[in-house]
Amino acid sequence: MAPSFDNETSLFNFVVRDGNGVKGIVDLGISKVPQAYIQPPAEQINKKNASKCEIPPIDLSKLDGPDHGEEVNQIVRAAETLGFFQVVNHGVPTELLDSLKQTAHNFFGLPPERKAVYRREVSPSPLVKYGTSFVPEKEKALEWKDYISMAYTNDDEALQQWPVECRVVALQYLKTSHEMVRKLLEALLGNLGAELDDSKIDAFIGKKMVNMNFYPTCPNPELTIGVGRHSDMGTLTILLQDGIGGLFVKVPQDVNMEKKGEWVEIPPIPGALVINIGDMLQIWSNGRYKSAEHRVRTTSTKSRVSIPIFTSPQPTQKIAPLPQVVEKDGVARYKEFLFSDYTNNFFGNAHDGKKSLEFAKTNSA
Ligand SMILES: O=C(O)CCC(=O)C(=O)O
Ligand SMILES: [Fe+2]
Repeated sequence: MAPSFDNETSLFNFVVRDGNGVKGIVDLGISKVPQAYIQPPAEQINKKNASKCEIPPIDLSKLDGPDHGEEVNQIVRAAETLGFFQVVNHGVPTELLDSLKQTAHNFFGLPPERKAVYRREVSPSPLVKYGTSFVPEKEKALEWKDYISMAYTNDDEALQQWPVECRVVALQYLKTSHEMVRKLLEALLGNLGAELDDSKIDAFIGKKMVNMNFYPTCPNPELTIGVGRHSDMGTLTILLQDGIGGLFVKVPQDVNMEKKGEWVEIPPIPGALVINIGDMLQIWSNGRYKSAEHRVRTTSTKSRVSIPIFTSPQPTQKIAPLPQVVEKDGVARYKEFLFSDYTNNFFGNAHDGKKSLEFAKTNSA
């Protein structure tokens, strides 16, 4: 029988406060999405208009060979245009990718009370947070997504404090992807005239977080969104998606590419990882690299999982466009700020496209 939530508050309490998540309402057997999840028409995703991004994945094993220069060019070109690309031969074993997806399904399949212990208000660890949507208190319509977030400080704390169901695979994912992240960053910063030695790496990716996202099947995918339009706020995001599809990126208006201003789907490629440029790389590069505006569609057939690693500077890091780029450009398009101030602004507002960058823009942007 379809449950009835007498008003929006009781739905909000059930999903958000009590930690049942979207999974909780789906498990009750609803046949229509509750009003709280119905997006305004402008945000609904029209599947019929979707075209796919046909750009082949970048083979990272070539970075170590004679084609190094061409590989770097491909990475730079992707960062300057779509802000999204896929990579293969990235160093993360295929079996680990499979275990990660399985682990995410297992975790979200746990009874609600086992997940709800990690709600922000009650979590036994400051590193771990389970939640739903993005900032539910601030959103006009909720996002059709539950997640668990695991911040990395060191191996010991991860192995003690991250949920026992996920800790080993999530930590392995973080470790086996580190070298790839370093190489991508080296390529991107090198192109801007900045060398990345070990002493500087913390300034760019001193903080890492592994998330597991769960998008349950949705009775009305055309009315809802999994994740609303946003760009990631950090440096680089590494994303493992499963075979369901539904990740869309907006082709920027101001780049030399086909389909300007259109949404294109990043198709699942078995064994590949998706990389996207975050706001900090857009700022350090004084706007040359594009943090990609993206969003996620829901589906009525199967639940979807995705597992991002968010890399970013430490909260205390001062951020500003790199001096060598500003010198060349003759103007700084972004001001100097503290990364923690950027984060507070990002998490203080509902997803709204690339509005997060307004925080850092100067009049020249
Ligand atoms: O699920 C996805 O494919 C993307 C998720 C995402 O954009 C995010 O977690 O920031
Ligand atoms: Fe994202």
